[in-house]
Amino acid sequence: MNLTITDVRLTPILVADPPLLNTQGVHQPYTPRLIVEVETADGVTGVGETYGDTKYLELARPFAEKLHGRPVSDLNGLFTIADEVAVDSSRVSGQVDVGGLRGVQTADKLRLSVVSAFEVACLDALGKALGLPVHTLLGGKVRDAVEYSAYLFYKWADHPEGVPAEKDDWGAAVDPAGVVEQARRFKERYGFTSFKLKGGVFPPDEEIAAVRALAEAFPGHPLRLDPNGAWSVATSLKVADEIGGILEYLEDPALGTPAMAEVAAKTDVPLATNMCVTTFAEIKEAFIRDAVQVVLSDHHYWGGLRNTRQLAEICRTFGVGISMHSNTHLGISLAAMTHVASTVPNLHHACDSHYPWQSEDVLTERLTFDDGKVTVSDAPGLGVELDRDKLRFLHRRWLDDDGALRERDDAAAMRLADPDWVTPTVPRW
Ligand SMILES: O=C([O-])C(=O)C[C@H](O)[C@@H](O)C(=O)[O-]
Ligand SMILES: [Mg+2]
Repeated sequence: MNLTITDVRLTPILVADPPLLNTQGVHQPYTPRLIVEVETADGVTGVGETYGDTKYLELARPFAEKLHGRPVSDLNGLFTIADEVAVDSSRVSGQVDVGGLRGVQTADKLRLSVVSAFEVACLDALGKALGLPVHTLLGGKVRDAVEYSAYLFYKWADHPEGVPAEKDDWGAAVDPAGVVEQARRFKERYGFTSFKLKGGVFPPDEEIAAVRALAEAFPGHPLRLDPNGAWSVATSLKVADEIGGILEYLEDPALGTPAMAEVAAKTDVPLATNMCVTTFAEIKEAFIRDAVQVVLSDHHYWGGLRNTRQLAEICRTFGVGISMHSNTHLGISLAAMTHVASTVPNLHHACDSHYPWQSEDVLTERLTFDDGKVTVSDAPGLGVELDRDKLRFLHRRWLDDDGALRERDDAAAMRLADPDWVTPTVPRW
């Protein structure tokens, strides 16, 4: 068996995305992703997926070149290569990533977001070469299916008039009745039994009303609300006071560890985050201050599936819960998320996934949710197959774009409907 990497292919694509609202704006009609393929001397191909904005492509290209001639099994070596890839300082703000809603933007995090796609691709290829599923390479699954939650969004029926877009069949959801209707469809179509509402869009009282409506319509179902740090400490406490009793957890009500710690000190409602604990360096302060009770992992920016396991172990050691965050992603990432989630013993919350919002994919067969769960594949590697025609089609869309959609920019998309829109300052309420 020859595990040497002889070819690496990077394919940026644009995938259709519905007009989902968040505190920074609205999703663009098409969003960039990067599909990574590594091929071994024996002709085995592994696939991975990550963010596709230019700042990631800039790092992925030199990274790919350095992979040639190395074995797919050298997973630790991926981090050494990452350290050798220079990050343009203009890409590093230290601020919350605009549009990404996933915490601070540092050089290391950019590198890890690229490493993750290569790590998944190498694990996929290694698994295929050895005839073993990825979860076995990670130490073995402890469950046969992974539970996901319905990711509810306030949304418009359509993207702004005149903007080229694919039509979706979800309709609008801009009030409690619309949110409940959306949740009903999620349950009907996929069997989800827990619901997360993306908040920070409307004044807190309106979002409180939507959560109350969900609790009434779906008694006993775990509920979460995530305003992406849009609230002050006082507002967070008011919301916790009013609906804490019906929430599984409140996600990033206020921005940053100090504010989260202040909220946590005055409420019993568990706080979850994918914004203040997004790197290993941020763990210590947050845990010492008891600022968060659940960390939402994300293999894309934590640097892959093995780092995700490491994060889960640290959380277990400190008695902090773990679950999973999601940005827009396709089936390769859902497969990767499912493999790693199947190996984490202390996973006690349903994971987030944007997948139901994606009508397009690059796989020959879409992954399915049954009773809100994805069955863990025991096929070699990730257990998914790339559809080259679909990949080519979505890549063509990326090639044909004039550059306007190659960077995710939720505020720019919002300005097409509301020319005066500026990303709100935080706290917004
Ligand atoms: O905090 C979160 O869960 C997210 O940021 C998930 C996504 O980024 C979501 O908010 C989005 O895409 O609008
Ligand atoms: Mg969140």
